[in-house]
Amino acid sequence: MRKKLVAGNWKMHGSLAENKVLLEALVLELGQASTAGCIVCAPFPYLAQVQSVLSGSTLAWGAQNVSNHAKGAYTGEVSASMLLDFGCSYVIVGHSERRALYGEDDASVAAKFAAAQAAGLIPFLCVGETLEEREAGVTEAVIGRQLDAVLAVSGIEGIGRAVVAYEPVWAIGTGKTASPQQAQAVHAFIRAKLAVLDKNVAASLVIQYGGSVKAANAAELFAQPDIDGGLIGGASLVADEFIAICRAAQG
Ligand SMILES: O=C(CO)COP(=O)(O)O
Repeated sequence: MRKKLVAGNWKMHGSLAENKVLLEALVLELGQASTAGCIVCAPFPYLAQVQSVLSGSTLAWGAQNVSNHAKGAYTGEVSASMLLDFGCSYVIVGHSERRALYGEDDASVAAKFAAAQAAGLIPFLCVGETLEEREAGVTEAVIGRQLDAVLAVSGIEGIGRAVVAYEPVWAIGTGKTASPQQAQAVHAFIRAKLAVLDKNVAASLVIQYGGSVKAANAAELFAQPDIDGGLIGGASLVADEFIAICRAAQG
């Protein structure tokens, strides 16, 4: 049985004061042994604060981006080993906002994925199609290409040590969630594609759904056979919403 994982992607939100209230609520409500599987991905400057509040709880944490380089003259970049210094277990790579707004292509996403794993982090590999791509009927081709870029560098073995997050770009921050059936169809496609390479990896891979997940729709999405939790944006900033979504993943 795959364990469901729910991760909050705070994006560029938060302040020391706001984070303290949110994190303390999460520890109080979710930080018990029985409620593992909840992760917070915070902006870099707040990782020390997240580490200090979440240490000793069952909540894990991570970052939203990482350099493809291990160290060196790369002004403004943050390496995977730096994230480990702040207790991160996870890092998001290939989020559609980074692909669309910061020019990250499939090759750079694959390089970041490999750098994260080389240091011991678990990547959340985000894949997903735009509305134009969906309407043009190329959803599977786009996601296949995004997966192939990572497979070419890290192999199916690398994918087996990661989490995949299917995030249709048209559903992110729009309030337009993919229907459970639409999401399930893509999740099943991802699992079937990877099963051709390794049945065991495909069967045990956690594939999250992301895009306007809320407390109100989480249970229905997570009930789909190939949806193993979620990557949550806006709703992860609201303690009651995120707590309810984490509970929905626990069944
Ligand atoms: O991009 C997302 C998570 O990475 C989803 O964002 P929203 O939940 O705000 O739609």
